[in-house]
Parts: sequence; C-alpha cells; structure tokens
Amino acid sequence: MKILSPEQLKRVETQTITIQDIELINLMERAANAILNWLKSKIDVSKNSFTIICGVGNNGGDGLALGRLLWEEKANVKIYLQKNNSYSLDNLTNQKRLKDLKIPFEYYDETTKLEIIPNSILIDAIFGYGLNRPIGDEWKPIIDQINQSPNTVISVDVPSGLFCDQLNSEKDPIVESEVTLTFQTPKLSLLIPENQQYVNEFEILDISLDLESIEKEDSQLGYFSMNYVPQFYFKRPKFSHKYDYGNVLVIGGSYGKIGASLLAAKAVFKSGAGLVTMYVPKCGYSVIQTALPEAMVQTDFSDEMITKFPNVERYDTIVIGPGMGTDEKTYRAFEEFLSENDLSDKKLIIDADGINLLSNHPNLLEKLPKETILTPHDKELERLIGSWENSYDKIEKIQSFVQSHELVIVAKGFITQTFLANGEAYFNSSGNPGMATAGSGDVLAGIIAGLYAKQYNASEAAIFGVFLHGFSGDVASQQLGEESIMATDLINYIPVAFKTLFG
Ligand SMILES: NC(=O)C1=CN([C@@H]2O[C@H](COP(=O)(O)OP(=O)(O)OC[C@H]3O[C@@H](n4cnc5c(N)ncnc54)[C@H](O)[C@@H]3O)[C@@H](O)[C@H]2O)[C@H](O)CC1
Ligand SMILES: [K+]
Repeated sequence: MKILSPEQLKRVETQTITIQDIELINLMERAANAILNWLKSKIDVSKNSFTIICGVGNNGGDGLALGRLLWEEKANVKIYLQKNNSYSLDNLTNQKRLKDLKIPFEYYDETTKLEIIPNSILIDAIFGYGLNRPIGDEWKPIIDQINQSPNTVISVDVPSGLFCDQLNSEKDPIVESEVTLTFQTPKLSLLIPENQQYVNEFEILDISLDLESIEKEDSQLGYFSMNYVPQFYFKRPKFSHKYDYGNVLVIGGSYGKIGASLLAAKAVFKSGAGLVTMYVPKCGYSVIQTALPEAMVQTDFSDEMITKFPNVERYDTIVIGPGMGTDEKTYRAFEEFLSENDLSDKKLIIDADGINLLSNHPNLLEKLPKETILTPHDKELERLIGSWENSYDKIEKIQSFVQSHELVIVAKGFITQTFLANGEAYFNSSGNPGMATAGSGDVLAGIIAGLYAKQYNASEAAIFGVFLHGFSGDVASQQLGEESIMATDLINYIPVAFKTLFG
C-alpha cells in the first residue's frame, strides 16, 4: 500500500470524485460511515457517549457528519465546532444537516472550557491532512484539555496538530490519541518513532478512493499489510525434492555465541529451505549435532572463532554473521572470502557481527553481490551509514546508501523498514513489543534466508520475511502473552503463521 503525501491524497480525492461521478460531500459521508462502522465493531454505540471536537475544514466536516450518524444511532453526543468566519464548503453542508435535524452543537474558541461528557469517547476532528503550518500556541489550551482528560481519544485521520510527512517541533500542541483512524492510506508520520506519544496505534479505514489513481502516484514509500500476503503464496509442487528449496549455509557462532547461529539455522529450516549446513568454530560441533540434527555441520580449525571461511561452491544462499564476533582473525577471513570468491550468483544475507565488520571496513561493501540483504538494528545501522538527525533524515540516508551500493537493508525496529536497492522503502505492519528479546534478529535473518533460498527474490524475501517474522511473534503472543516470548518461540510459531496466512 503506497504512502502518499497530502498533495497526492488531495489529487487522488479529486480524481476519485470525477471517476466515480460523486461529490466531495459523498466522500465525507463515506469517511464518517467508516468511522461509525469501526466504532460499532468495537462497542454498542447506542449505550455510549461521544464528545466530538471539530475544526473548520474537512476534518471537522468528518466530525460533524459522524456526530449526526451517532445521533441517529441514538448515542449520547456532544458536538463542538470551532468558532470562525470561514469554513470549508462541506463543513458548512454538514452544519446545515445538523441544523435541519435539530441536532445541537456548540461553538468553542481558545478560551472555552470544554464540557467533555464524563466517560465519553473523545473524537478529535480538528485538523487532518490539511495542516500546512504548525498550529499556534493559541491551540494549546484546547489541545491540553483533550490530552489531560481521562477519556479515550480517537483521532480522525491524523492526531490534530501532527504533520503528515514532516517533523513537528517539540513545542507544537498535538493531540495524544489512543487510536487514530486514518483513511485509505497510512500517513508517514503515523509510522515514525518520534510520534509514538501522539499515535499509540492506528487503523486504516477504506473509503474506496480510486485505486488506479493511487497507483499512478509516484511514491517510494509503502506499507506492507496483510492484504498483500496472498501474492506470496507458494505451493510446493508434488514432484519436488529438497534441492528445489535451496541449499543454505549459515556461517557464524563463536565461543559463547553458538546459540545465535543455531537460532538462525533453525529459522531457515522452518521457513521452508531444503538443506542447511552450518559453519562454526569447533566448540559448536556437538552442540549443533544435538540441538539441530537436521543440519550438517562443518567446523573451523579454531575452537573459539571463525578464522577461515569454507568453500561455498555448492551453496546458493549464505547467511553470515549471527554470533560470529568481530575478532581481527575473523575479519581477515571475511575479507579473504569476499575477495577470493566469485559471489555474483550467490544470495547473501549479512547480520549482526557481519554488518559490524563491514562498517569497520567499508571497502568490503563493494565486494558484496548485488542485492545482498543486510539486517541491522539501529546501532549497527549507525555504524554502517553514520548518524541521522531524525527518522525522516534516516529514511533519506538509507535510501541513498542502498542505491549507491545496490543493497537491500532491513532496518530493524518497532516498525521495521525494508529498503530495496532501488530506494523503495516498505514499513512493516506485523509484530509486537514481546519480540524485543535476545535472538529475535537471528531468527529474522534465518527466515529471510529460508525464503530467499526458495522462489522469492531478494526484495520479496526481505519484505515478506519481515512480515512473517512479526506475524509469528503475533501468533506467539496470542498463545503465550508478550512478556514470555523467546526467540525459540518465534521459530516454533512459524508453522502456525504460515498456516494462518495461507491455510
Ligand atoms: N481523501 C481523504 O482521505 C478524505 C479525507 N477527508 C477529510 O479531509 C481532511 C482534510 O481536510 P482539509 O479541509 O483539506 O484540511 P483540514 O481539515 O485538515 O484543515 C483545516 C483547515 O485548517 C487550515 N489550517 C491548516 N493549518 C493550520 C494551522 N496551523 N492553523 C490554523 N489553521 C490551519 C487549512 O487552511 C484547512 O483549510 C482529511 O484529513 C480527512 O479528515 C474528507 O472528508 C473525505 C476524503
Ligand atoms: K484529527
């Protein structure tokens, strides 16, 4: 799903109106109905109260229309409208509809003490994507009353005061919403960690904007959600053997960190690869033979670390890094491996210490095959590309890095972002805080490798691998709760995740 700017959304809106032969007021009614239906799916609206705070534009218009629909559903509703001498056309139409039905509303200005119905759901419909400058301090008293109220706050489209695609200043008054119900496409600001305090969680509501018009808009940013999963369905042909599903080599592990490579290798198997070989220092040999009898094991000469990389001729996919360490001997082995092998037809996934080695010796980056997948967390990423000022700057820096080096970067975080070699970035929608646990990243590298080894290309393996990893975490948390999830659970729930996604 594309992430669009306010200008693009406006264009799509205008085209939708022409193509569907409707008026903007009809879209506004759809938007209000979408919110009503969402509310009805959660609560009995007729037994609830709502305090709706509306602005002067179309976001306010959505709020007025919602007030009318809730009134018709026999909910207890109090509607506030900003006192002004200029309203959008459809805001005015909705004011008239309220008046025609004798549904009362009150005006407010910056001095008003809002009378929020106790225990009501507070609907924030002051500003939406039309915000074109920071809202001034005059808004502080109203926004403060909303944020300090004990009521549940639901924001329409965007928390009021929050820009859609640029950073706010810390001083800006912004509504802190419990849930943001955003229309049709996610707004970039909803996905940015700096805005956590305002966004908490969001849901995308379909208002049937014209999909072709959305497709025509140029955007390098996308949001990968459940709707896109079916295209990743893959059915194993009846007459197939293990070699059809990739031959994967996992290079990693060091004394005390054999577990990391083991987690990665298990995840490779669970995501469907045919054969897995592990290359570890000697101390890992019996551990792996016992813990993962399905894997073949080759060992380094060293007991404790990798000092020479193996011959990789027969493998098509190679994971490098989990638990490997950054000893100088390991680094030299890694450099020799990259310089002396023709890896152009190999699929490489580099994680953890493998990435740290690349950061210390950036000349090695040029030796990686095209579309090598790197899976850094923030610290590893910073070592690799340098620091960034904020999340928007981070996106731009990663985009230029992947384009200049022709790499794929999976930037891990609460909302993981996958950057393709052409600069496109996909924000992931699955996962939960329970997955912030040791070994989770090793599992992700393994899942991506397992998919890459099969029929998926680098971009697909990275984007879908990230989703599958998060989804396994979601299934695991439904069964176990977030608190107790361990990396091993993420692996154990991959089969349930596959089954839930593809039946
Ligand atoms: N396609 C859709 O998704 C649809 C969304 N709808 C809703 O419409 C709003 C966008 O409405 P718009 O009238 O363009 O803007 P706002 O209501 O967000 O802004 C109101 C108004 O305020 C002015 N303004 C901007 N910045 C400031 C400021 N800092 N201080 C004071 N005033 C400011 C600006 O000039 C605007 O006119 C969208 O979010 C949805 O909620 C449609 O209802 C259906 C289609
Ligand atoms: K809003």
